[in-house]
Amino acid sequence: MATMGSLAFVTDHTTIESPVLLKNRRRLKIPLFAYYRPRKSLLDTAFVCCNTKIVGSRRGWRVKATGEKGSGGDASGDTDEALQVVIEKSKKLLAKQRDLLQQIAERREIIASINNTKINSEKDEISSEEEGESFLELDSNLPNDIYTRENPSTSKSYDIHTSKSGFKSPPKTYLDEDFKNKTQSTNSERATTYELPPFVSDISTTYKELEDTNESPLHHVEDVPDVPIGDDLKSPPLAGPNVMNIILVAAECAPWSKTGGLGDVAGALPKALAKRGHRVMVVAPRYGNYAELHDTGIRKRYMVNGQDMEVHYFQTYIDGVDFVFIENSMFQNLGSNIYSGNRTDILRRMVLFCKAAIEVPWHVPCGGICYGDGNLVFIANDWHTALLPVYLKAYYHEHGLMQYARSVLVIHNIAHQGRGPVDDFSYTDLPPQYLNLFKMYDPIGGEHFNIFAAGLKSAYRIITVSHGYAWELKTTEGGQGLHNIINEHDWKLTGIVNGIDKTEWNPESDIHLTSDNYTNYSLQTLHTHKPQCKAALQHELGLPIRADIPVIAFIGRLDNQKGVDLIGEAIPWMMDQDVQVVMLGTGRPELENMLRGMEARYRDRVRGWVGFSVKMAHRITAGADVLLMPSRFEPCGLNQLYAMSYGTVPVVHGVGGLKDTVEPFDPYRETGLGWVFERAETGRLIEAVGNCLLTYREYKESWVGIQRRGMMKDLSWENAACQYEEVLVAAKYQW
Ligand SMILES: Nc1ncnc2c1ncn2[C@@H]1O[C@H](COP(=O)(O)OP(=O)(O)O[C@H]2O[C@H](CO)[C@@H](O)[C@H](O)[C@H]2O)[C@@H](O)[C@H]1O
Repeated sequence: MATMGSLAFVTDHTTIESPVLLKNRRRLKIPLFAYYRPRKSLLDTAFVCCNTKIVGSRRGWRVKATGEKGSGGDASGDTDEALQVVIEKSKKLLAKQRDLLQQIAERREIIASINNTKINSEKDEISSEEEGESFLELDSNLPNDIYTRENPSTSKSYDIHTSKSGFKSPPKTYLDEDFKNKTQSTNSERATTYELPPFVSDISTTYKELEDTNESPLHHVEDVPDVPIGDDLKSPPLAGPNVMNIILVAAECAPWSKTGGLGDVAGALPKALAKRGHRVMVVAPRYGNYAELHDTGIRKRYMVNGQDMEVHYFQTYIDGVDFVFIENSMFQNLGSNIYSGNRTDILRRMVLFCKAAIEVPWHVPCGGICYGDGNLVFIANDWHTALLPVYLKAYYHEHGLMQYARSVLVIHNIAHQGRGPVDDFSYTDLPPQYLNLFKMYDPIGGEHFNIFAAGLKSAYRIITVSHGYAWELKTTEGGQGLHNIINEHDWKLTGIVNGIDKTEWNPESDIHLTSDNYTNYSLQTLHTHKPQCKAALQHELGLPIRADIPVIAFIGRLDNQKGVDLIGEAIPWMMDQDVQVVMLGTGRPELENMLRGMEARYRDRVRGWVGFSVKMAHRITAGADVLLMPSRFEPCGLNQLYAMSYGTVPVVHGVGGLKDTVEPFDPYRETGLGWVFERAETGRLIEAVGNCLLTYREYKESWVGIQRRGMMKDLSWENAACQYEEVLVAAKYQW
């Protein structure tokens, strides 16, 4: 084996010594490099440093050629040259190694200082409790290396490298103006004697209430006497140094509450963010008695329109995400109709929800430790939670509180804006100078109050759920009255296409396909098992069981947005095409009646299921051949993504996220994922469905190609989560 080829076999003569590393390795009985796992390439380089001795000294590292040969080595004339190359590589390696050691040292220092603070903090707690005052705030310098935890409801042990020392107990005060210029670790020292603003909840009560329930918010934390660096330190997070605390706040969250795509996103995106190493929480209202939750015992009171209201916080931990639910009688008993009630009912609910959600990182210990506000980004969603960015600024930042917390607002649908008469402003309990944020004028509504407008202006960043929709939002038609604001804030707008939750929506493991003759399927079994699902669907819906007849489906809210009326107009034409049509949806009464009418008229070929059934949505997606989405606008659209991953071919109006995600089928190049028509008109829909049916019937190979490409497309949340992270980081560093 010649020269550099010999690199493959020598590790025997490589010694990497660092006094710190070796000492710790011996003490903790861990192998070299287990402290922090560098990338594989780095390790490879480390172990191929043949004939090289790397020696750590007080002054640093040295690389020394030993001149020894590895077993089987070959002393050719190239040795010097090879040695030089190796030395250069070793130098690079050592530089990286030094960085790692530096990180270890820093981490140790942090943890040591936390342990010290813990002692001081406990002393402070005792003294402030004596004065009848306590204040919970997470030290913003707490490390974020909480890579793994167990569900607090099932276990009380946590693999975290921090302790309850993260809490400080300054008096009921808020921080002075100088705050911005100081490091967060000095915040408590700099606390002054100002009174808390009246709208901020009485933080001092948290401990007392927990004492009443004999429960400490820290009861899950095991004391960590020694710094647990070593084997139990997991691989570094994908997010690297960007790891942060993220709290997604939404009016609905699947599987507990869902009326549409917002619920899906709130249930899935956080899991993908958590996988990247962030500490992630979802906060949603508790509309029902959800089985998985436990009562944290935390109670808080907030004023809403002059009424004092108490909220209870419930919590669970699933798939790496903390889910916190806020309970109040206003949320309870809404059943599945979570947006029911009149305008001011909903407004009052959302005011309370946003007020209670924003303080969750202060009050609700998840896994024993509150998130704190030091390294925190809130993700608010749609108008329901668009008050959160406003409150964050008005209630907290302006009073020196939560100075490092940021908010990002996601637009899932601009059509719903939280509009009302200007007098509605009084419900927000904001100082009068904030009215201008909400005041809007348009030719239809005249002067009015608009929550989405205020949220867009106040958020540090704005995300919407596709690139196409990001563009449309800036147009008069797409922005639905908010286009000027969106244009003004264009610099903070990013389009990120939604993903799909592969644990929920995966034909290989879909739990709704395991009974009633449905079956799971994959690319390999597409040709046999998907037809079985089709037959099961036809059977379940009482339609003739025919393999050769195309089943065309629609699933969604029955709303003007979704273009369901276009399907209604196209139905007579479709009935001449020998197809079966299956529609599932709820919404506008006239459209629900349209579904019922179509079924009554074409009983042997049409099913119009009026209702909300997650199980049927899955089964239809699996059993149908074609999915129609003639939406007039569609910010992203999830059903076409689900359809493609189930080998069901979408026919969509080329708008917003539909245009971004469904590449039109090109019969010449055999590329594309479905059919895309240019205008939301019945004629265009008919033309696209006609071409689709022709391919289905006459060009079977092309059809299977479309199905397979859809199933193979990476539609997972991982990619989107990575893009979210970039936006969250941008928000975090924005003042
Ligand atoms: N009757 C029914 N029974 C069972 N399930 C039903 C149902 N009606 C709808 N669903 C389900 O609700 C979800 C709807 O998601 P969409 O993204 O298509 O629409 P929606 O307009 O609600 O969401 C908004 O937010 C999402 C998320 O960002 C954007 O994708 C979208 O463009 C935007 O309009 C899907 O999971 C669908 O299966």
